[in-house]
Amino acid sequence: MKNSLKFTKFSGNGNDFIILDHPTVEMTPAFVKKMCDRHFGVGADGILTLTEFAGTDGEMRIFNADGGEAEMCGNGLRCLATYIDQKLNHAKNAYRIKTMNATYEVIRQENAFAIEMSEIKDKNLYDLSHFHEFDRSFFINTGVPHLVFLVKDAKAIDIKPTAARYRYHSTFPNGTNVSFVEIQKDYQTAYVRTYERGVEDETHSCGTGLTATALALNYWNGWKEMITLKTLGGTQRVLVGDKVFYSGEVKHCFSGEYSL
Ligand SMILES: N[C@@H](CCC[C@H](N)C(=O)O)C(=O)O
Repeated sequence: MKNSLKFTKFSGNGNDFIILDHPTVEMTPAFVKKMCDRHFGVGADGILTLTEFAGTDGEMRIFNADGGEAEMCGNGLRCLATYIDQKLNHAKNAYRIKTMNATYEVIRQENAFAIEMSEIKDKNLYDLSHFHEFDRSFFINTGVPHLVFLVKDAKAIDIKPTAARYRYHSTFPNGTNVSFVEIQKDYQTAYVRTYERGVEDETHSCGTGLTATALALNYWNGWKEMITLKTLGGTQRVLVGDKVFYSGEVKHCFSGEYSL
């Protein structure tokens, strides 16, 4: 097809991405928005681009559906590692992928990939004592900024207006993603909903958000080792020990050509 662009679509527990392998187009906000549009484009929470980067298996850039670029994306990284793995015919058990803020190790598990979440900083950097709406709050940057609230009933939250009160709050100079976590009866299990910066809505799952949530549960309640987190997109796991690993499911949805 003339004037078209080859793409692949992947989903990491319902957090869905268009993958552009060595794109020749300019990643302008207008282009990203159009391609991510769920009615006139392919439809996705974001676009991941894959390019070469010396000493790694590739560089990932992540563009949110609103056209802005983010530093890191947990589900995107698992999707891109799966894409690279399929392309290389399952050549390796671990891939090193560079993002804007660091190079991550993504390791093969039984039937998925787990990311070693090596870039964790700014734990409780901001004073949250003026937020009284929920039982507990926690801030951390797990690649991108996250604010986590402990709530009694996550499903009852009217997420867009509630999260918007914090996502743009002056406390957070770069804005923040916002997660709401409700503890479940099962051992070290919680239900999580995340409002994502740049999608400006709830997504089915957010990898950096689930990692932030597991670290919040570790901080508040001492949870450690395997933490099970349920989201709209299914069940995912965060291992909190000397190192932190995030894992979940990945699905190749389809590949195609997008008319430019
Ligand atoms: N969905 C991602 C996070 C993507 C970036 C985020 N929207 C931001 O701009 O901070 C994940 O799985 O981590």
